[in-house]
Amino acid sequence: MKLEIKNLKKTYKDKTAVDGVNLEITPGVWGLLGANGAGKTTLMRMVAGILTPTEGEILYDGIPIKEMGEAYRDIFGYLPQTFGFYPEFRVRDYLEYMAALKGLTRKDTARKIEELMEKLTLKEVRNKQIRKLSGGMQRRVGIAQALLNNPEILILDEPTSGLDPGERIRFRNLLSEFAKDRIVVISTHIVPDVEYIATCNILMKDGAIIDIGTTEELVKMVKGKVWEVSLTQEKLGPYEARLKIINVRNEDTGNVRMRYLSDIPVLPGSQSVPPRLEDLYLWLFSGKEEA
Ligand SMILES: Nc1ncnc2c1ncn2[C@@H]1O[C@H](COP(=O)(O)OP(=O)(O)OP(=O)(O)O)[C@@H](O)[C@H]1O
Repeated sequence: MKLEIKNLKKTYKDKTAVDGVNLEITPGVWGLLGANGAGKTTLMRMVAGILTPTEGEILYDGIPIKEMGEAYRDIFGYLPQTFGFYPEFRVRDYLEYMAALKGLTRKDTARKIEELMEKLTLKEVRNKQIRKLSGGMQRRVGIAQALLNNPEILILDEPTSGLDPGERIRFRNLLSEFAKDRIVVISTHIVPDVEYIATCNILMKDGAIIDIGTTEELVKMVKGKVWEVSLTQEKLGPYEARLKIINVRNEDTGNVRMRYLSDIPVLPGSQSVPPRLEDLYLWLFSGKEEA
C-alpha cells in the first residue's frame, strides 16, 4: 500500500500554498508539522481528493486518485479541521447517515457504530444533537465518522484540538493500534500528539517539505541547543523577550526551571538536556519574538 505525491502544487490567485511537494507514504502514522499557513490543510485536502491541484498528481498504488473516483472514497477517511456538519443531527443518526454515504451495509453499520461509540466513549451522547455537544465531544464524533469505513488511508487535520489530556492519550493509543497496516496522516500543532506514535514526521514550511524523518532522527538537528536552568522568577523577566523559551515550570524550591533553545548556554548554571520534537518545532517554526 503506497500513496505517492508527485510535484504537487496549489496556487490561489497570487498565493502559492503548496509548492512542489514530493512524498511517498507507506503504512504507519505520519505526523505533518508546520506553523500556521505552512500549507498543511491545502496539502491534505488535495490528498483527500476534495481540492484539485494546480500541478502534479497523487497516486494510490500507482493509480492516479482522480481516476479512481468512488473506489478512492471507499478506502479513505478524512477529518477536516473545521468540523461542524449537520449540527441538527443526533450523533447516532449522523453516523448512520455517514455510513450510508460510505456504502456500508445495515449490519456493518450497526456493528461499526457500536464499536466506535465504545472506543471513543460516545455512548452516553448517542441521542444528543451534535450542536449541543462540547467541542471535544464533537471532535470525537468527527473521528468516529472518519473511521466508519475502516479506511486504508486516514487523514486527520488537527484531530485533537478541543480534546482534554485524557482524551488525547486515548486517541493516540487508538490511532497507534489502527495504523498497523494502514496509512494515517495527522496534521497538528500539538507536537506531543505525534512525537511518540509517528513512524515518520514531515516538516512543512512555506508550502514545501523541509525535512522528513523519525522523531529520533529529526531531533538531532537541535542536539546541544536545548538547555535547562533554575532561576528566580524576577531574573526570568529580561530573558523572556530575548530567548526562545520552550517552557517554564515551578520548582518546589520557589525557583522556576526554564527550558530554552540557544546555540550556546546563555545563563550560568545551564545544563544541556536531550532534545524533544517540541524543541525542534520551536527552533524551526517560531521567531524569537514569539518565544
Ligand atoms: N481558499 C484560499 N484562498 C486564498 N488563499 C488561501 C486559501 N486557502 C489557503 N490559503 C492560503 O494558503 C496558505 C496555506 O494555508 P493552509 O490553510 O493550507 O495552511 P495550514 O498549514 O493548514 O495552516 P493552519 O494550520 O493555520 O490551518 C496560507 O497562506 C493561506 O492563507
